[in-house]
Amino acid sequence: MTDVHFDKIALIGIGLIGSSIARDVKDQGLAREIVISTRSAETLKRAEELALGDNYTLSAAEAVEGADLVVVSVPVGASESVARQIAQHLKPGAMVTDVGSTKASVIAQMAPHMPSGIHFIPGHPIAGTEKSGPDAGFLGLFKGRWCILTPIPETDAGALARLRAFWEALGSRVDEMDPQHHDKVLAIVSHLPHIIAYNIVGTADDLETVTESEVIKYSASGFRDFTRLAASDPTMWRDVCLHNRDAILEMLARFSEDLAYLQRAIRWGEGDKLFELFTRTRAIRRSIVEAGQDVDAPDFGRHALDEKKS
Ligand SMILES: NC(=O)C1=CN([C@@H]2O[C@H](COP(=O)(O)OP(=O)(O)OC[C@H]3O[C@@H](n4cnc5c(N)ncnc54)[C@H](O)[C@@H]3O)[C@@H](O)[C@H]2O)C=CC1
Ligand SMILES: O=C(O)C(=O)Cc1ccc(O)cc1
Repeated sequence: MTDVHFDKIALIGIGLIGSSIARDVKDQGLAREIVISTRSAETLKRAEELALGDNYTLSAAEAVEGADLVVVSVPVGASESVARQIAQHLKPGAMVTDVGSTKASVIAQMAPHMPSGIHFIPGHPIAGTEKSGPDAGFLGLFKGRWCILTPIPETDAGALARLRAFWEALGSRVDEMDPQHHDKVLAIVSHLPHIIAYNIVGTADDLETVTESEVIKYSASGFRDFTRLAASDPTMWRDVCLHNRDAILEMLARFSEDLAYLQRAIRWGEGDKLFELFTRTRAIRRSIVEAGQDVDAPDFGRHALDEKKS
């Protein structure tokens, strides 16, 4: 069995994701010591008030001294800056990972700074909410959710097994994927939905014929679902758009073509085309529910516990 216990874990960035990791690590006793570092003094103070770790510092370099595992949970555009700050302070043999929503760009930003002997393994938990900051995190966020690891050619098999076991201890199911493939898949399943949500809520907000109070008053579930996504952190999503540019533009081009098809079918009253598409998409939703990936279901995450038991 791979040991998932670490002597010292350094968490760089303590927002929704970093603080959820802190809560799980603490709950499960996966580290003798948790050190937390973040850029703003205010956030660091809040992390301390919430007792998310054992030690706190504004210096990422100081935080990683002697750490066996370093988890970087900052907006993807800040990856290079963090890599530069920590590189010369890492303990030989330490493992460095991240949780960023894009992978090729994070690798390009961080890998060149990693000294030899450091195990750098990028990762991405497919779990989160529209909220941000240390108060938004919670115990069990990763339970039953996928975590994708995107090893690089230098990745050592033993270190990879240890990181996989770490995420499994947090209740995740782990997949490995090529970084470029990850970026394409996430562009369609996560990045585009957020961009579409930002766009539709922006459009509604811009309509001169509809007042803001009507948008709020009549926001039935359809629009409401979009407003949740469109409330996501602006810094994080600006960075995702800028750092997964090519894959997002490719998917947006496909999306626009398909939207034109739908627009045409509506204009020409082609009900059969609309019916065929809506039937196909309904089946996708059913597959998601059957695969146990419907996070809104009351028993979501249960299968992860069932798997552990068996
Ligand atoms: N929010 C979500 O649902 C998910 C987010 N992610 C990824 O996780 C990462 C973190 O996201 P969240 O925790 O949601 O963000 P957040 O906004 O809640 O927290 C970000 C943290 O990074 C710190 N930070 C920002 N810039 C920094 C810098 N230059 N140097 C050091 N620290 C810095 C902030 O002080 C804060 O502690 C992002 O890369 C995001 O793409 C991954 C999965 C889900
Ligand atoms: O809140 C939601 O619906 C999300 O989609 C959360 C999320 C945001 C970004 C990621 O990289 C992964 C998950």
